[in-house]
Amino acid sequence: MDMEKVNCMDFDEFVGVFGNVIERCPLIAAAVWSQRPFLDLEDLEKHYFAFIDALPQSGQEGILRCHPDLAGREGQQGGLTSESQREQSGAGLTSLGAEERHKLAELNAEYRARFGFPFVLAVRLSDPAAVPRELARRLRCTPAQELRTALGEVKKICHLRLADLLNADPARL
Ligand SMILES: NC(=O)NC1=NC(=O)NC1=O
Repeated sequence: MDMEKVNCMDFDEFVGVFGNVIERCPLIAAAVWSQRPFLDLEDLEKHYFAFIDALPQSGQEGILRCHPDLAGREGQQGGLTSESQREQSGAGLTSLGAEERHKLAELNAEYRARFGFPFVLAVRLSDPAAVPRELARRLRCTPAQELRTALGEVKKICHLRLADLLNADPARL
């Protein structure tokens, strides 16, 4: 899809295409639409990132809370968005054995109890086997550090989803 087509989209079409670039947060696409025309993928994502960065902490934490757990219940019950389903299944997280799934569920619960939002990781960019290790490592971070790290992962997921939609080469990270 070229930027010419993106820039000609009306509001409903734009939110229909780009509404889940930030998981379950169509409001961000609804806000970014008014910043058109966009030069390229980097310009478009810059507006997504600027919206996130301008939010108060409660809003940033709210974005994180819109993310499904990795290998969580939604994944088992088919409640994931298509993007999340593709990302999590691509990382083997929807077909873990019972023991691995239980271990991840315990770590996710401990993380959420400590920080008040779910563990978020751009799983397309990480070694699936490293997820429990990365979760355990980040559990030891401070809440302020972890909010920054988690939002960084949201931005990586955003970049990859935009690259998919614009058929750009996601390798340019
Ligand atoms: N909690 C999460 O990290 N969720 C996700 N990471 C991804 O890359 N896709 C998701 O749904």
